[in-house]
Amino acid sequence: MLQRLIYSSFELKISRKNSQLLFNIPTTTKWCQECGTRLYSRYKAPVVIRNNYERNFCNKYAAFNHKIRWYTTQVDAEKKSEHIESVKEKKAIESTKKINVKLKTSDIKRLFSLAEPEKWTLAGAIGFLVISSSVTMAIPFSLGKVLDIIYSSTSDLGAAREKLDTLCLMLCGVFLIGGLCNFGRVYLMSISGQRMTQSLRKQVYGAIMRQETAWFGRTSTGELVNRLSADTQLVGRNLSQNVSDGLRSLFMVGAGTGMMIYMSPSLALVGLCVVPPVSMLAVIYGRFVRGITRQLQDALAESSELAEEKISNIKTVKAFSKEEAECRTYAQRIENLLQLAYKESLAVGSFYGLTGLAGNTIIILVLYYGGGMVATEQLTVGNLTSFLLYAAYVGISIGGLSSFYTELNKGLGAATRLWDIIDREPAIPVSGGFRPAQRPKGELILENVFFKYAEAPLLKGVNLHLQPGRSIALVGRSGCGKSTIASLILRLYDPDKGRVLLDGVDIKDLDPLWLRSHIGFVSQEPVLFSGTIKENILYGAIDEDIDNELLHDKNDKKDLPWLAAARTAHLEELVHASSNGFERQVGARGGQLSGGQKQRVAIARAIVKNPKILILDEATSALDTYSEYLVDKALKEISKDRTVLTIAHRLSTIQSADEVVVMENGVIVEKGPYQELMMKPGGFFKEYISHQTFEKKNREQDIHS
Ligand SMILES: Nc1ncnc2c1ncn2[C@@H]1O[C@H](COP(=O)(O)OP(=O)(O)OP(=O)(O)O)[C@@H](O)[C@H]1O
Repeated sequence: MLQRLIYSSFELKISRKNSQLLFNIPTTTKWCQECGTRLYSRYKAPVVIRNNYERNFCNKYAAFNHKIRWYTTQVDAEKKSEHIESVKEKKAIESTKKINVKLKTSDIKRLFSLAEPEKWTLAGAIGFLVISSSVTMAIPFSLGKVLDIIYSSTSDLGAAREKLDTLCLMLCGVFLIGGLCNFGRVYLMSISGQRMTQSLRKQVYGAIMRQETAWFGRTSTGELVNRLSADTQLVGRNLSQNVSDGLRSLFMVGAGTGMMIYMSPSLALVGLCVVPPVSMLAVIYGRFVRGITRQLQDALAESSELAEEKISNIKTVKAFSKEEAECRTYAQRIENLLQLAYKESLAVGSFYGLTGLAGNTIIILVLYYGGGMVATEQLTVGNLTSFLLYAAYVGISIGGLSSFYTELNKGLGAATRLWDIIDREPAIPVSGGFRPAQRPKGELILENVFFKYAEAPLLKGVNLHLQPGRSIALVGRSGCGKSTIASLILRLYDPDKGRVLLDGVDIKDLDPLWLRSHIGFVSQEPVLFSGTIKENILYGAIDEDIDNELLHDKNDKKDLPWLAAARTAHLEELVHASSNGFERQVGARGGQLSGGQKQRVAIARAIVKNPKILILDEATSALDTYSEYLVDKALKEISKDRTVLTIAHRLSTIQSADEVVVMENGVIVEKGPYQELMMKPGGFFKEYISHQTFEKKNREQDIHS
């Protein structure tokens, strides 16, 4: 029991740290044994338990005991040891994630290579920087000269006045030039920084879009959005503003030290003795900041993910009155962020406190020794004043250099996170491969296909033959892998073993762009994008059709494929109900349309490119009986010369297919025409249908009573 407790609490610890808890549970849907709460839906993988389930527990019962009891009854010893292995593996991954705090020359080179396209703008900015910094460095020297003129002017006041006027006039001119150059430096650096950020964003977004579907299952959306917005900005700012400030500080440290040595080498030695310890401190601090920046960015990503998921599904949150609970969960995440920010603030405070102290020490040392030198006439008052100002400039600029180093570390931390994405080669390419010249005939064969999402195998040798012009209804229990077969045909995933062939060619050899341009797909829960109905339909069109649409005469719209698709999907009623017609906005994720309306737009989107293969994942489930009848009729019509795979639960859909294929335990167990399968005594399909009919009757009785 003790072992079990430790094991379970170990689990809880992990789940608090990360947004997901990896756990291998073999069946698809689990229910809480105490209260009957659904733990996770079939779309949330059996291996992944998301935070909301934990929260369900937490809110309803004492989470700890409840959860421990649940796990201990569910998970047998074998699964436990398997899981401990996966925990170890996870820890190993975590440790590899640990930040390498040493600056690598290759990383720095790569970071600066991002500035290559902006080299001329940056060169201009650096030119301005040199001029404006030279002007700044002339101030202490001029001030010393002014003071010396004043002190030596007791004999000839008129001549001194004249010298002073000329010097001040010259200085005014020089300062004006300095001010203009400073403006030029900041302006040029800022615009090139913005341009670098945008170009980096394009690169990262492109790299994200290229990745295969499975990768998105492992990477959180919040993290990706964070990389795209915050990390790119950090890198862009680093290469512009930070570099500019760093160079300015470097220039001023160099020039200031030179001037100090020029004025008095022995005093310079005294003043600069604090530089080595401050530099060491800056290096240690920079490394620390680099580490904490990565942790901060990760924590920020976690909280953004939570917020994004909940805000975009606000209806569900409100329907369950979880506003307060959500605020609490978010506050918890933010609290983690705050703890890290406290650490960072402590480090920043200590560092700046110490460097400030070092700066003041320089001033006191210079005053002490310099005062003595003035008294013994080794140094003039003007020279001591100039020296003090140079010392102050050098002190401030060393501070500037160390913050440049810190920012460089932050920038490198952010850049490495971006390179992780940019350099990743997707397991399934976006395009490339064999592109047959003609349209496919549409013969699809799944040959001994094995597939798993995580450890538990899902498909265990599926053999399926889809012929052109015929429709197949794929049936089976919920979660048996029907939609997964659709994903494999679309090549969203590759099988672990076996092949998927289109007209005898392995789809791995085909160009995925070509393959998908011949497959129309309507998913079970279709997602529309914000925009108009027309834009959503055209989303499914190939580029050529979109060009035609743009060039087409407005008065002769009848032949346009998207209009034909809209008619087939019976969108007239929806379009006529709004004065905007096809220009009606659907809202974010199609939120302003009903479930059935969304499904019809999705059907139009799937058929607009006239695909040779149609995959309908219970495409008519959200329609009312009349619309379903109409859409079914239309789908039958458009199915004529196509290969159609319908993933079906409803009797009406199953009955209208040419052949029914039954899946059970990861394999195809039965196939044949509907009537034939219904006649088969003790058959899987017969049992499946009788179960459905029984359920339907029960429901009807419930309604009547
Ligand atoms: N992206 C994913 N990552 C991990 N597991 C997944 C993923 N998608 C689906 N699964 C799991 O794979 C199994 C099969 O899912 P699939 O959606 O193919 O089932 P289905 O037969 O279509 O179910 P239904 O009839 O309810 O739509 C389920 O247990 C599901 O939880």
